[in-house]
Amino acid sequence: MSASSRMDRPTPLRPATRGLAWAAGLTAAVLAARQVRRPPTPAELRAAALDVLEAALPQRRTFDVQLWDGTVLPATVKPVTARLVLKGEHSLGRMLGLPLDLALGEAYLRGDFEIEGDISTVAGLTTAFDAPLTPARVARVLRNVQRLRAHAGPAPRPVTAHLDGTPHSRERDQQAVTYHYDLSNDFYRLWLDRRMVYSCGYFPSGNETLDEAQTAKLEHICRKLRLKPGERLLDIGCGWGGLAIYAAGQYGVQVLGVTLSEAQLREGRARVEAAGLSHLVRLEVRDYRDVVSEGPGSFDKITSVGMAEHVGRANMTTYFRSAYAALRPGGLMLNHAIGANVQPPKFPKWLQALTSGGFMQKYVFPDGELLPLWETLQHAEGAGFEPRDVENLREHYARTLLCWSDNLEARREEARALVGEERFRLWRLYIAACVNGFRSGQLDLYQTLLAKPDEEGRVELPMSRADVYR
Ligand SMILES: C[S@@+](CC[C@H](N)C(=O)[O-])C[C@H]1O[C@@H](n2cnc3c(N)ncnc32)[C@H](O)[C@@H]1O
Repeated sequence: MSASSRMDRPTPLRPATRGLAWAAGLTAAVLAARQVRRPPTPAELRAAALDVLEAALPQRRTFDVQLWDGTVLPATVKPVTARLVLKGEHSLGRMLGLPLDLALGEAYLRGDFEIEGDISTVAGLTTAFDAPLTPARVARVLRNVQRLRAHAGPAPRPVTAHLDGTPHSRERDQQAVTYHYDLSNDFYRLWLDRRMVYSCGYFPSGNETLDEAQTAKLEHICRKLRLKPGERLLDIGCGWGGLAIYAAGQYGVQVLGVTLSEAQLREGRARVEAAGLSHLVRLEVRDYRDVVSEGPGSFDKITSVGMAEHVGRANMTTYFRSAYAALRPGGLMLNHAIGANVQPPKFPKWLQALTSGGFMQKYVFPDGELLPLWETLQHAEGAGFEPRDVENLREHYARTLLCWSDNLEARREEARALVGEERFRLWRLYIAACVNGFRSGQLDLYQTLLAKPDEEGRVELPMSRADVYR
C-alpha cells in the first residue's frame, strides 16, 4: 500500500473517542439544521442518502441498496442475497428516526422500503455501524440525516397492541396473548407444519422437512421426559395442541394442555376430537399461575414449550413454583424456551438506547422477555428444581424460522388476504429478524430438563442419556 493511500484512509477511533465524535457531530448537525431552510434538490437528496448509507451500512454486506431514482449502492460481498429498495424520497428520512429499530421497523410496516430476496440478511441493520468515521465525517453524516428527516415529514404509526394494567398481571398477559395468537388460525395454518407447532423444530440429520422436524422435536421431548403409558402430563402453553395430541397418541399419557388463547383452544379441541383422543386429552384456557388447581402433585411430567418467554423476569420464580407445586415428587419438567445470549454489549449504553427501542415487544410479543440461561436456572433452582440436562438448539431454530419464512412467502397472497398488508409485513419481518438472531448467537433455544427429587432425593432418570438416542 502506498503512503498516500494509507493517509487517505480514515483512522478507526477508540470507543471513547468515537463517543465524543458522535456527540460533537450531533451538536454540529443540530446547529446546522437550523440553517437548512431551502428544500433540497433531487441531486442533493440523492447525495445525502448515499453519504448516510455509506456511513451506516455494514462494511461487509451481501445486499444491494436501490434508491427511489434507481441509483444502486452495490453489495460488497458476493453472492448477493437481497436488495433493499427505498420506495420514495421520503423513505430514508423516515427510516432514520430514533430509536433506530422502531424507526426501521415502522418504516418497513408502512412500506417505505421493500426487501427483495433473503430478508434475514438485512435484518441485522441496527447493530452494524462498523464504518471507520472521523469526527468531521460524523458531523457531515448527521447533517445529512437531519436534512433527509426534515424532507420526510411526519409518518403514520402502525397499529400495535393496547395493553392495560400492570405488566404481567393476569389480565394484561391475557391481552398480550390474544394480540399475538388470536390473530387468525387460518393465517398460522398457512405457514406452520401440519400439527401447527409454533416453536423450534429438531433437525437431527439437517435434511428434515418442517413436518418431520416438528415431529422429531415432539419425540425428543417425550423421550427426554421418559413418558410412560398412563402417566399424567401437563402442557403449559399448549398452543394448538400439537404436543398434547402427539404424547397421548404415541405414549398413551393423559394430558391437560393450558393456553390463554381462545382461538387456539377452539382449534386444539377440534384436533383432539379428530384424532380420537378426547378420552386422553383435555385442553383448557388457564393461566400458568392456576395449574395447581388440579391439586398439588397431580402430574407426573410437565412440558412448557415456547411459553416461558411470556412470563417476565419478575414472575419467573412464581412460574417455576407453580409448576413445582403441580408436579409429584420424583417428577420431571421440560422447559423449552428462547434465551438471550449475554455477549458483552457492542455499543456503549447510550448508543444502545438509540438503536434499540423494543420493536419486538411493541409490535410482535407484547411484554415478552428473554432471560439468559443462568437466570432461568436460578429461578428454577430457587423454586426447588434440580437441573439435569440442558441442550441448546439455536441452529435448529434458525432452520425452523427459515421454513416458516419460505412457507409464508409461498402463501403470501392468502396471508395478506387473511391479516392485511401491515400484519403480513410484520410477521415476515419478525420471522426474518429472528433467523438472524439465532444464526448470530444473540438468541439461544434451551431445552432444560428439571427434576423434582422425591423425599429420599431420588430422581427417575437412567444413568445415561443413551435411551434418548435409541
Ligand atoms: C409460542 S406458543 C407455543 C405453543 C406450543 N407449546 C407449541 O410449541 O406449539 C406460546 C403459548 O404460551 C401460551 N401462554 C402465554 N402466556 C400464558 C400464560 N400466562 N398462561 C398459560 N399459557 C400462556 C400461549 O397461549 C401459547 O399457547
